Amino acid sequence: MSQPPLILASASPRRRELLAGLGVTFDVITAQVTEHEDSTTDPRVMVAHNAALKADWVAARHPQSWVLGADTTVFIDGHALNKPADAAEARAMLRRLSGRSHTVFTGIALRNESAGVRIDEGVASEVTMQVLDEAIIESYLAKVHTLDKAGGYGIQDHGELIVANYTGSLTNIIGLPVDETKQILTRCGLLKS
Ligand SMILES: Cc1cn([C@H]2C[C@H](O)[C@@H](COP(=O)(O)OP(=O)(O)OP(=O)(O)O)O2)c(=O)[nH]c1=O
Repeated sequence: MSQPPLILASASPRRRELLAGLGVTFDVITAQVTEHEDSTTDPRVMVAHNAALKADWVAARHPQSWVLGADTTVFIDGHALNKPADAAEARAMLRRLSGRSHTVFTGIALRNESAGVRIDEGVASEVTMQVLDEAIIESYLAKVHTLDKAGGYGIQDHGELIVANYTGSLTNIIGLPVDETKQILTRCGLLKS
């Protein structure tokens, strides 16, 4: 049996599910890279850079394959909130997000080394949080594993407890904007339109 031509360069189970939902077959290879996490860098630049790092790492080892990388971050007050290091940092992030709006950026990078294809795109969504008092924050953190999620929350995991509303792509917030990804894969002949 021949290998699927597409590789998802991500350890994220959410990205795997979202990509599978498009009906494309793919392998998963996690890129071993150090993400750029400077909280003051322009978030669009940062997610694009990190998505490209992940895709390039895998593409260099699989030059015949199509490789998709992605990176998601939460941006508020001129600062990026990446994955919290521990529960204290997750708590601090939720306090900062409380009662306010923030932007979630996801960068996606598609590569095919042998065909010389490099496609980079960034998508933004807005999320407004409910006012989060300490009791809500504690009960949310007790229910949801947040250390693997940018901003210390997952809109898909009991989001009703903390999110007031959002605009833009929901799947972009969860880690892979499916409409934009579908367009790119279709353009490259990896999906039928
Ligand atoms: C804001 C938000 C982020 N996230 C997740 C998406 C990403 O998996 C994660 C941000 O971390 P990333 O560094 O983008 O991705 P990752 O470490 O999970 O996987 P990899 O680097 O191997 O691709 O936060 C949610 O699941 N829900 C949310 O509401």
